[in-house]
Amino acid sequence: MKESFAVIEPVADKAAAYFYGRLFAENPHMRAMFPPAMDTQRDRLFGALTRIVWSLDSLDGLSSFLGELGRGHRRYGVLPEHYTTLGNALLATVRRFAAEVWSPEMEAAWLAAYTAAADIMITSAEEDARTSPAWWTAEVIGHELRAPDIAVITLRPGEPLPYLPGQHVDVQTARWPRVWRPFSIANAPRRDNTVRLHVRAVPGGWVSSALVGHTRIGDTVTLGAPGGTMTPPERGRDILCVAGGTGLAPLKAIVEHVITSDATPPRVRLLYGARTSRELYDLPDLMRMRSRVPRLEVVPVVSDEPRYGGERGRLPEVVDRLRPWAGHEVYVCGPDDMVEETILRLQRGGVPPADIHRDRPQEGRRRGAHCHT
Ligand SMILES: NC(=O)C1=CN([C@@H]2O[C@H](COP(=O)(O)OP(=O)(O)OC[C@H]3O[C@@H](n4cnc5c(N)ncnc54)[C@H](O)[C@@H]3O)[C@@H](O)[C@H]2O)C=CC1
Repeated sequence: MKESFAVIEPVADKAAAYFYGRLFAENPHMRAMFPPAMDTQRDRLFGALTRIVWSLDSLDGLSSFLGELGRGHRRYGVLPEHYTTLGNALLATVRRFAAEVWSPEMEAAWLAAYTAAADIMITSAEEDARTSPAWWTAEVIGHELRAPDIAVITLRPGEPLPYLPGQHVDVQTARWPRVWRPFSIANAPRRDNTVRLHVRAVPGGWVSSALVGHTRIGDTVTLGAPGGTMTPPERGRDILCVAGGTGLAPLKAIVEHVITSDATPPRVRLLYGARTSRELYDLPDLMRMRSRVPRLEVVPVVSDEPRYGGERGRLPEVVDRLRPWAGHEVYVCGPDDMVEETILRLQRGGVPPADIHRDRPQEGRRRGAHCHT
């Protein structure tokens, strides 16, 4: 499988276009299950396939990924029979694009792997359906524009939405049916069941622009099941959170959880970075939290404003400057490049990879494609 996939990867865009073209030509009714614009969808398909093919040797991680993928597909109305249809189109695609190396053994390997993967997805969706809705409708009960393109939005789901601090949910707006994007929940679970999202309207971002610019109190959005493994630590060690821009959202939920749970009283340091001080959209709220909790330290960091009076610089460099971090449980969230560089520097500074946590809301997507758009 890896050999044939290596041949397909360089022409991934063409292969994905062929796959969907064939799928919809043979099954026109399935087109309505997908979003109007297919570019993101293509990325997600190939991202997921890449992950599956290259982790065939480590089945444990793979089956939890597939389980989440299967549960996540419930909200699209995917039924077991759709897996057969999709499998046929997928096999036709790999056969065609890996024609130069194709063999009967490869055919058998792809078929067996696809069937096993589909089984895991179908079973996990069926198990999930026993206890959980396929999606949640939620009312917008708060919408604060904190900067021209950043909104903090409060939602009240119609039914309880169980999640762990640090997890994200897929969101669909009425403006763009069938277009779902992941957003991190920015608060620890509350008794009143409300959740907050921090959203920056990304240019060309369908859902983020709809949420920031075209959503009002009283509107309804649809949420998928929460997911993600960047959740609070069980060990009571000191914590470092490094948040870039709206990457603050999941870290705020984790911080809220940690400072309110009596079991673990570690020291928490939150480095909160933005390009300009005006974009530190949640600083007043964080400062209020900090004034109530002495073991919480909040360090605002600004990168693109030379006259800023506080900590200045790029987040990865500031993290380096404030070393040492070994012995801390570290959480990093923000733009991809910032996250990568911060992790690299932390590791060079002696923090073991197992102590560094990041979120991967769109594991299915290829690098460079926007999350939270
Ligand atoms: N669960 C998750 O994984 C979440 C991820 N995000 C991601 O966080 C990002 C937030 O974006 P914005 O608010 O627009 O952030 P931004 O572009 O305003 O930057 C925020 C901070 O990151 C730093 N930064 C940006 N690019 C950098 C780079 N290449 N190297 C080093 N530092 C860099 C900036 O200096 C600033 O301190 C988005 O990409 C979003 O997808 C946001 C929320 C949750």
